[in-house]
Amino acid sequence: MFYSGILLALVTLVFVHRIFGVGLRRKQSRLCGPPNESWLLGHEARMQFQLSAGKLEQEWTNEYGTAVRISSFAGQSGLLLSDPKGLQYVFNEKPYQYPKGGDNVMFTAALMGRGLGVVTGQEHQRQRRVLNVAFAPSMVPGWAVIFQDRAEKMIEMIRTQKETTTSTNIIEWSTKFAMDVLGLTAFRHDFGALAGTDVPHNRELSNAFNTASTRLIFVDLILAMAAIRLPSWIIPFLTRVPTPIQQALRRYKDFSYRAAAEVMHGALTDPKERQDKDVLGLLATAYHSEDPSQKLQMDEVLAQMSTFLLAGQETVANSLGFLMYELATHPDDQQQVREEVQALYAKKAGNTHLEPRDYDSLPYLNAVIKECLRMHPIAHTLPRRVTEDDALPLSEPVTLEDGTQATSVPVQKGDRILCSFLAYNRLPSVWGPDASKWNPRRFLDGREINSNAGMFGNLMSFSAGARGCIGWRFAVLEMQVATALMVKNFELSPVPDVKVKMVPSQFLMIPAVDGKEGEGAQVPLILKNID
Ligand code: HEM
Repeated sequence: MFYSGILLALVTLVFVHRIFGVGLRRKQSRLCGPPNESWLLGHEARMQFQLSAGKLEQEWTNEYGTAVRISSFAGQSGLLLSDPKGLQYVFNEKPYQYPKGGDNVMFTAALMGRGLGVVTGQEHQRQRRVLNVAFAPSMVPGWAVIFQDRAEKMIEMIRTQKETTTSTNIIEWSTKFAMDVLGLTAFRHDFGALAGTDVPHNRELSNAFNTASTRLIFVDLILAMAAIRLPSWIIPFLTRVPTPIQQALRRYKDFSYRAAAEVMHGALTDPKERQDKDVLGLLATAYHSEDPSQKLQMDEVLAQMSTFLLAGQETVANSLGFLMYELATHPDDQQQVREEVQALYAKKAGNTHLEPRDYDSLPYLNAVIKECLRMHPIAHTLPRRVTEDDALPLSEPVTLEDGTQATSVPVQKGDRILCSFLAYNRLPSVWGPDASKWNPRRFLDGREINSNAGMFGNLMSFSAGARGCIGWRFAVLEMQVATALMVKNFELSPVPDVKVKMVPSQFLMIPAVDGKEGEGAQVPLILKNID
């Protein structure tokens, strides 16, 4: 009854807004695309409820091209985009003219508050200016020591746990590893997750993600529809509707704000603690700043901790999970990485503390990392909103309904663009005829990659432009260190009859076991010690 009332009210609001707002506009219909099945839900429900993340988007791209007409909620036009030039235009050239979709803002705001991942325009530029310093290339060498120390701890703990179990859930350890390194490097705080300390905040984060991937209900779709179609001031009200997902997101946010207040207390009160250029030092300095272009309010400061723990923990932990699974199922690639790492350690003659440039010098290690990010982009599809009528340039012509070809796509204010990074990352025109298959050698065999989109390896996995991933260097080094130590210490093989797949979790994906998607993220592998 409660949900029916909300549902009716929101649908009515959207309908009224559509009629008096943007309703009687010309519709963008000349592009080809799948037939619409529902005026109310368009293709959104099918995409949200699919069992494999990004699969439909990829199928439609294969069938109709890199710019596909789709339908969004309540008759709204939508564009599914994977074209390299089109994505460059949206993310690099006009990031604020194409802000995040209202549904994405609703989801992330409920989780993280007014942090870097949520705010837009000048507010975003101000926060990004403050925080960019902590992720500059000059900071990278300082991270390596912490990453190695924590990766060694992870290996030690896995070895101990392995004595009593037949398989190891990689996600359990990659999550703890990612949390501890983030705590130490960004906030000078040891969460002690690898050492076995119970971190309730961490539990809430997994719970929020798992709830988002398994408890989506119809009302969540209606909320998403309202967030996309109604003015943005309504979003805070929508996040108060107590669906299981909204409740789990809010609980995570409350936990992380409390943890942030505790962790940040010292730096906020003691000027000496503000001297370092890490996230903690920069946030505390910005809070005390009197320069409006550098000033952050307390809620913005607290929001950054949940932002970084969310953006920098699950992403790395799940990417590492996918990578370990790929190495387990491609033993030749695993062996090649191992030989590279062993040769490097032999050259270093027992000096186990490697420099970032040592990891960069291992071609096969870096090729498997890129290939994993290509095949499994954790943010597989990002929604964007059109704020002005415009035309998106395309690098690949698309065939229109009347059979003619177009090299640009007109978009109108209010349209929705779903940017499929998964489809882009697998375009044969960019990556070659084997684009849909795992093949790390593509990065080494001298072939041309026909795109310069993205921040790393021509991939869109870290997005691009002013809102691209601030932590991409951090993530790549983390993956280099953890992968090198895992293959040096263990032979990884899959558990018989267990298949890991990409399961959607709102705009992200998690690695989950086929048939056990409801159990959330897990990558069980058999590990054999290498002495
Ligand atoms: C493999 C690991 C990672 C992947 C695949 C990844 C991917 C992404 C993507 C696709 C975005 C754009 C999201 C959007 O526009 O909606 C993003 C943004 C962001 N990432 Fe990452 N990320 C990773 C690791 C990290 C790490 C380690 C950190 C921090 C230490 C981090 C911090 C952030 C932040 C704060 C943003 C928001 C940036 C902004 O809006 O200005 N990420 N990331």
